[in-house]
Amino acid sequence: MKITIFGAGAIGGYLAAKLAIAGRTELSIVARGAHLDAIKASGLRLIEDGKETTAPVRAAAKAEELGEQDYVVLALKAHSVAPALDQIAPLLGDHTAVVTMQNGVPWWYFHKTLGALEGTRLQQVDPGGTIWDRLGPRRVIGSVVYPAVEVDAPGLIRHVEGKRFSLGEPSGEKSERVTLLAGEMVKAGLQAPVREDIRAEIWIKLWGNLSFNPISALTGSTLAAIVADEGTRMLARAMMLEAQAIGESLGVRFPIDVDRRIKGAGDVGEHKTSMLQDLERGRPMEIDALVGAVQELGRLTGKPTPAIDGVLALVKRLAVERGGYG
Ligand SMILES: NC(=O)C1=CN([C@@H]2O[C@H](COP(=O)(O)OP(=O)(O)OC[C@H]3O[C@@H](n4cnc5c(N)ncnc54)[C@H](OP(=O)(O)O)[C@@H]3O)[C@@H](O)[C@H]2O)C=CC1
Ligand SMILES: CC(C)(CO)C(=O)C(=O)O
Repeated sequence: MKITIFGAGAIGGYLAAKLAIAGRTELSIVARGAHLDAIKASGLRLIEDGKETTAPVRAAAKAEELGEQDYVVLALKAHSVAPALDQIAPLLGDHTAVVTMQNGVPWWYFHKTLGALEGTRLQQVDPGGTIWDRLGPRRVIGSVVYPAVEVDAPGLIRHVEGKRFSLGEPSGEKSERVTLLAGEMVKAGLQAPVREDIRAEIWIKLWGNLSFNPISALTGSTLAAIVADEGTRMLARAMMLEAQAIGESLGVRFPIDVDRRIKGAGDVGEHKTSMLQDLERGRPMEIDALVGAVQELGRLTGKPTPAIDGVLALVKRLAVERGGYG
């Protein structure tokens, strides 16, 4: 099985290291810059459970070096996918599946929904519909990524916690391609449940990301602090209820209520969201995929989003001022 992980940063690097150490697949990565140089020189290093391991991965600067794959895992930030389309193309044959590992609303959301919005291209995550047109949603295996991982230095990945990558076909089918991939991930020591309704799980993760992430970037607060403060907790709750109304109008069933989701986020503790971490490191924030796309879904479904609109306007302004608008 030929797998290439395109964008082997924190999440892609972790998955690549686990699959490479298991040694059962023909595993490659496409990376760039000092990270690529370090991996080529010394292998991909992973710190997990206090132990460092070096994973033997084939690392390339250009996809042409690797050719057509059975699976391409896109482990880029959401705003990095469209600019990378030309570089991804050489990896794609007729049969190649593409696994999308971005947080937020996925660009393929309206593929195989069979609803009134079937085929809609979401401009916030896929401006002009170019990802849809060039990658093609028929290739897609969706995912929800739970591990917390960081890149500590070029070539060095540090796993913090979590091993679950939920997978699912947009159609909900338990296809051979998703089952085979999940099997390899499990043999590599990960959890890879195959979901019949991956969108419902996307919404549960998104619920936290669309509210806590921008509030944390705006305030510099951890998850625990946002939940402890009544004002920010109620703002997050208002955003989440707006999002729930949108999701439900699209047929999504939320298996837990908003207060349980808020409690879950608070229980994570003194953790800085990825958006706050990106802001502090001067990196582009995933505003469009995590927040802007939910506002767009609100417009498409005719659901009001006053709290989301306000927070989105503020965090975009912050990003423009800091030069970090992805
Ligand atoms: N990290 C985490 O704990 C979690 C992340 N996620 C989600 O996973 C996704 C990936 O995040 P994360 O792994 O943290 O991001 P990272 O920035 O760590 O990794 C992305 C990698 O892709 C590289 N890249 C970008 N464009 C290209 C290109 N054209 N060619 C080659 N390499 C490229 C980046 O390189 P460069 O650094 O040079 O830009 C970087 O190494 C995001 O949507 C995030 O929200 C979800 C759950 C947890
Ligand atoms: C920590 C958490 C769950 C915040 O919602 C997250 O996914 C992120 O930081 O992006």
